[in-house]
Amino acid sequence: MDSEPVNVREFQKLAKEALPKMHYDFYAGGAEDEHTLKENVKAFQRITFRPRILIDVSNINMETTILGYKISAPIIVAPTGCHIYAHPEGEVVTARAAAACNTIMVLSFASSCTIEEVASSCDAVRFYQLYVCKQRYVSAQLLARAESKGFKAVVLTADTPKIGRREADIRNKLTAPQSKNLEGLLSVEADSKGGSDFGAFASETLDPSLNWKDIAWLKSITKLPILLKGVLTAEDAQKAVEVGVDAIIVSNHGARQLDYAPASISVLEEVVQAVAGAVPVLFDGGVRRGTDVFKALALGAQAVMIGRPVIYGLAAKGEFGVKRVLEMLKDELELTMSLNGCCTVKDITRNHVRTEGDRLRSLM
Ligand SMILES: Cc1cc2nc3c(=O)[nH]c(=O)nc-3n(C[C@H](O)[C@H](O)[C@H](O)COP(=O)(O)O)c2cc1C
Ligand SMILES: CCCCCCC(=O)C(=O)O
Repeated sequence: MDSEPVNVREFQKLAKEALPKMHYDFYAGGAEDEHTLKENVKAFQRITFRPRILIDVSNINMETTILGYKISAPIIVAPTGCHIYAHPEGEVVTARAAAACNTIMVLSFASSCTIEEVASSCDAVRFYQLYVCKQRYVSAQLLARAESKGFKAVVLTADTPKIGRREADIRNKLTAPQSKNLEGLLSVEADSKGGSDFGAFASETLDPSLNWKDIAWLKSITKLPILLKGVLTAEDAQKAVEVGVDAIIVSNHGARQLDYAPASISVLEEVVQAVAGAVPVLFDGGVRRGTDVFKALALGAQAVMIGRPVIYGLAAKGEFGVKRVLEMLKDELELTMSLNGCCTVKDITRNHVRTEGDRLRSLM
């Protein structure tokens, strides 16, 4: 592409040009038929607005708070692994960009840089994403390191008892990345059995016995607030509130786990209604436009998390690229708020959007 990208999607093309196929496929790919991957984006496109007019929108304020931490807009960086494939300095660069945009970065358990490197790279608010390993002491030690380095919350990813079947990675024979965080704790050598070493390593590492009772275990090893990531049903949302998590993240893991899971945006409202304000609900999956951010907020999310676009920005243009991705989404959100007649994120309501469900109900 000759010209500068004018929207977030155009960073994907640049990333594809910049990266070896194996690494681009790892970032871009989803599970199996990639039905959910496509739906995550398409489901947003089926939601339209109910804009209000003649409202003074000369001052727009997008600021919000997440678990008490003020950020410039309800757009934060999702946990994604292996940033070193996208940039030689990895997550340290992403963290600096998030800090420059005055937002939160969630550092992945599968990060290329160490917890300590990311902690010392910037003074932004950081959350730590945790996978629970069969060797529980490994997870406990990494979480203790994150807590001691000032990470403010733990994001427990609960949709990954086993790794999803990502066929591009299998075809490409993707190898497990070296993890400096795991040095001395866990070997990344794994028997690929003809599949990707990455998949084999993940399957050998992740604890499939993780269950609701383990929230008590997690609480026993940390004082940090717990965000539960991967909730897609009202039933699980209610259970999450019952076991005392501090926030819920509606997510299908960027469609990399269970194919034919619903598009995240299609179940957000169900979860929000089940939670009934007991805890904040965050959202991720398929957010590519400021209009998508607005739609998620209108359906009850407190903030959205951005996965692939951040990596594409990193791969295409380093720290500047990540900043541009976050700024573009912010700029588009600001315009969407103006054109819908909303001056603050609190002004965004359910009445500002019309979903597929609304349309079907109106026909009955
Ligand atoms: C390359 C890649 C790596 C990911 N790694 C993790 C991870 O380590 N932990 C996790 O909880 N989620 C992980 N995710 C899922 C993201 O946190 C997030 O749910 C998803 O990317 C959101 O969808 P989006 O990419 O459409 O924005 C990963 C996603 C991608 C694309
Ligand atoms: C134990 C390591 C698992 C890494 C999974 C990374 C991930 O969530 C993703 O690729 O998606």
